[in-house]
Parts: sequence; C-alpha cells; structure tokens
Amino acid sequence: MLPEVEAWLDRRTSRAQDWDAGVLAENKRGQRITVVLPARNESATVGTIVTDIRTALCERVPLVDEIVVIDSRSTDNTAEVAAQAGATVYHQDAIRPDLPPGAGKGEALWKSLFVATGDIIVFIDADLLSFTPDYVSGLLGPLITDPEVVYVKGCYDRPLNGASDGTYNGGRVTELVARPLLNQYWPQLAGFVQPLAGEYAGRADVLRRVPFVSHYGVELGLLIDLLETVGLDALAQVDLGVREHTNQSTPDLGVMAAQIQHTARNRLLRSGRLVETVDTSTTLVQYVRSDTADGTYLPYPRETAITERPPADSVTEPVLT
Ligand SMILES: O=c1ccn([C@@H]2O[C@H](COP(=O)(O)OP(=O)(O)O)[C@@H](O)[C@H]2O)c(=O)[nH]1
Ligand SMILES: O=C(O)[C@@H](COP(=O)(O)O)O[C@H]1O[C@H](CO)[C@@H](O)[C@H](O)[C@H]1O
Repeated sequence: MLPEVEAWLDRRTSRAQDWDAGVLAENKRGQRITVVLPARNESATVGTIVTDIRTALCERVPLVDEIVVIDSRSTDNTAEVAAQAGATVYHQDAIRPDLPPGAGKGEALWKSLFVATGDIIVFIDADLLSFTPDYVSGLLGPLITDPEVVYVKGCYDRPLNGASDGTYNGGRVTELVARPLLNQYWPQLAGFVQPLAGEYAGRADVLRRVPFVSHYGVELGLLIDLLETVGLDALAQVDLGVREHTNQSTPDLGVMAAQIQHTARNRLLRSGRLVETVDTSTTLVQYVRSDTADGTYLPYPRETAITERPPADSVTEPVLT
C-alpha cells in the first residue's frame, strides 16, 4: 500500500458513531442538506428509508432539509410510496426533458443535481434492508466539520442474501472487479474499503463539476474523477457498520461488472495510459438453459455499453419556447 494511502486511511477514516446528528445540526452553518435516493422498483423498501430519515433527521433533529427520490423508470408504485412517506419525488425523464434521454443509476443521480437544493447532497440507495439514520449523519460528519473534505464514502460489512453466520460475501463486483482494477491502475484509491458503496455524500458545487457515468459505472467514475480533480486528501470514508440490501443475481452483476470495466477502460484511454488497436465489444453473451426437452444452452446477449453525462455546470439552461 502506498505510504500516502496509509496516512490517508489514518487521517480520513472515521465511524458513524463519531458524529452526533444533533451536534452536526447545530454546526451546519446555514448549509442546506439534501438526501437523494435513486429508486427503480423499490416500493418494498423506499418508504421505510424515507420515513426513518424524515422522523429522525428532519423532525427530531433539523439536520436534513430535503429528501428527494428520483423515480428511475419504475414499473411499480415506488413514486407513490416515496411521496406518501414524505419525499419529494421526481421522475428521472421529467428532469431536463430538453436533453437527450439517459439511462441507469448514473442518470438518476446526475438528474438529481438539477433538482436538489442542498449545498451538500447525500446519496442513499433505496433498496437497503439495514438502513439507519446514522448512515446519513455519519456521511455528513466530515463534510460539516471539515471544509477541506468534499466527498465522503460509506464503508461497511456486507452480508450476502441476508447471511447471519458472520460471513460477508456481498460486494461481489467490488471484490472481483473494482478493487483489483483500482489497486492496479489507481492505487491512491486502494484505501477505500467499499469503493462501489451506494451511500456517499459530496458538496453539490463539486459534484456539479464532474461527469456522471451512466448505469452502474457512476460510482467508479466519480471516485476516479474526484481523485483527479480534488486530490485524495479531499476525500474521506466513514464506517457505517453493516449494510444489507436487495442483492441482484450473479448474472445481472455480470452486466454491472462489464459496465465498470468499460468505465475503467474509458478513463485509461482518456488519460493515455491505454491504447487500443482493435475495437472492444460491449455485448456480453451469457447463457440460459432452454426449457426444451434437450435442455440446450441458449446464448443470452446483454448490452453493457456506458455513456457519460458532462458536468452539470457545463449544461446550458433549457431554451424556453
Ligand atoms: O436504472 C437504475 C438502476 C438502479 N437504480 C437504483 O440505484 C440503487 C442501486 O441499484 P441496485 O440495487 O440495482 O444495485 P446493487 O445495490 O444491487 O449493486 C437502488 O436504489 C436502485 O433502485 C436506479 O435508480 N436506476
Ligand atoms: O459492490 C458491489 O459489488 C455491488 C453488488 O453488491 P452485492 O454483491 O449484491 O452485495 O453493489 C454496489 O455496486 C453498484 C455499482 O457501483 C452500486 O451502484 C451499488 O449501490 C452498490 O450496492
């Protein structure tokens, strides 16, 4: 591990219990806080998370000023459940409809930058099964107390599929793809325990100055781009304990892994560290067994291409017609 990363780990890692929500609320210094939940078909969990944030961090303690749910083309009643719980809900495609449509989680997060009013934005996944309000207060701790910190990622133990035997086999794409890539090509980021964590927070003005990768490339893209724009010491991480969420299937994480690999490749090409002599395919061919008598395998092609939204600040205002 690089000596600067060892020093960073010591200097920029804290724990959720180190940060008291009431004390943070007293020290906001007029900064507005928005919590954003990107949500695609999360009606089973989004309401509880919004309710917990609202009651603990808006009503009991005036730490959070706004709760936004970005409905990301849900086909269930996510929007209604979130609104009923007290969130302000925006449909992803209804934000800046003048722009060509984007897709995936990265699009939902980028679009939130056009509607969130906070000086600090906290991103929380909407599929969490272990959410507690100190996920939010923990992430806010370094940002409210240290003006030199601009971005904070959560870290935690990650049981897989509700395992209660003390095993932490979650974070499959983190362990099999993202962590190896970061250690190989961006060793300054090797101190992040959960580089793909879906719970993180940043200063809105900084978030508006970096691109957002579409789909599931967004977390890796943000980490790499923020390292390059603000430097390692402006980044921090907070130990949130344990995190359980609705785990996707392993084949679906194969698509996520490919998107993350394309994100890393895109940044290596952009920086000139990688030169490609042949085109790279973005089609991932998986296999499913047919339900015919012979049960042969059928190819199941999945598209894994990523796109990228430019920094929100660089997008011109909509032309009013
Ligand atoms: O197109 C998408 C895909 C995902 N999400 C949300 O992003 C978060 C993380 O996505 P997911 O749970 O699918 O990823 P995982 O946590 O399994 O890696 C969840 O709140 C999703 O509802 C979204 O808003 N739009
Ligand atoms: O960390 C990971 O490997 C993936 C999948 O986690 P699991 O194997 O389902 O626990 O989950 C994260 O990655 C996504 C891509 O960056 C994020 O968008 C998710 O919020 C995060 O849960």
